[in-house]
Amino acid sequence: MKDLKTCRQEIDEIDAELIRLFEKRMAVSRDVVKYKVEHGMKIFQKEREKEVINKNLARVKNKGLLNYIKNFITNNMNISRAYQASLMPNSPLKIAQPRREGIKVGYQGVPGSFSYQATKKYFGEVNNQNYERFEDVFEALKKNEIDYGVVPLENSSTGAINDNYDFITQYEFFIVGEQQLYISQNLLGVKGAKIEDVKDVYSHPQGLLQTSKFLDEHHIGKHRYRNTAVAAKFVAELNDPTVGAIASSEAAELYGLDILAPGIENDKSNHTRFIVIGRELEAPIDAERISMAFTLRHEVGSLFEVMRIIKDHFINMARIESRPLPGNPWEYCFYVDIDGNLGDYNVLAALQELKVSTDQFRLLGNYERKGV
Ligand SMILES: O=C(O)C(=O)C[C@]1(C(=O)O)C=C[C@@H](O)C=C1
Repeated sequence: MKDLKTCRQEIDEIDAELIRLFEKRMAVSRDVVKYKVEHGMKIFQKEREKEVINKNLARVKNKGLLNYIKNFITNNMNISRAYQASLMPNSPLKIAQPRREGIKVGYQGVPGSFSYQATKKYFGEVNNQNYERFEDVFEALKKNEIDYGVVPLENSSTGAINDNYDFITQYEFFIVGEQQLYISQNLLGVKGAKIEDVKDVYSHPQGLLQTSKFLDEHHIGKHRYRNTAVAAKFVAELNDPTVGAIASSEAAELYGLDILAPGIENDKSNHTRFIVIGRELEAPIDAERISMAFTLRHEVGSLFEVMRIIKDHFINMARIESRPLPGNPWEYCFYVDIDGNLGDYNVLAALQELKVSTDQFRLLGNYERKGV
């Protein structure tokens, strides 16, 4: 049996040879970039990669090594693609200036709703327009009826608002801002009513979900309504002491209701993240969060590769969400948030590599986070 020292000497010699060949391979890969830029070719060449893998697997003598060698060749090409991405001339991003003067902002719901509060918190006193459905806000932005829209994207206790994730992709808009809001839910009733009088409440399903403990303890029946503030309006019109609403204190004031029980949410750290959407990419100097969306090839390690790129550029990944791709069963669109600014060198390099390593890549925005 060979001793360890001899084995290690042999490995050192082989590694020296591998490094020499690897450098040679990377030099050719660099030449390929020039060709690709001149001929408008994509870095990732699926068919060529298949060909390289098959050609090399056919050369393997020890069939027990097939999987390892497939891995080795695939990794070589991953590294080669990352190198090519780093050499690509930076495609200049079209970045628009944030606008605050003479603008109109759209939100879903009625005055007093949480989206309305988020709009006011983010923009201050601003010309605003409410819409019935989330999609109406997206449509209004598309038709230039409004300059920005405000929609909820995620609640800290009940999770993502999936429709809005899908709409961002569908309408190809950008995220230009984020406003977090502490969501405090209240039991509202008609003037003079007491908690014991209330037998039924109306609210948005999220409002009912977020106050389920209080409602169950008080044996109050839950009824779904389009929106928390619209529910408050409905209850005020009904003028029945046995019927209440779960909504904000603003809604109570707006529709002349009493707050029968304040702060009845199950989770006292109940926050909602609202996003501000726009037609153009904006990247203010103090933007600290980047959102992106991409699809991946169904290949071993494709999501791992995305995470590796983010980690290798010393970037914190703040969030990942996946949504099914309509019309493509079992295929997904991934939404990833990272910390950083489009002016940071490591961020730009990582984005270049991510574009190459994913299938359909879209930068969704670089924005400031308020209320965090
Ligand atoms: O053949 C090419 O087009 C290359 O860029 C080379 C290479 C490789 O490293 O082998 C790299 C990326 C492509 O996806 C395919 C192959």
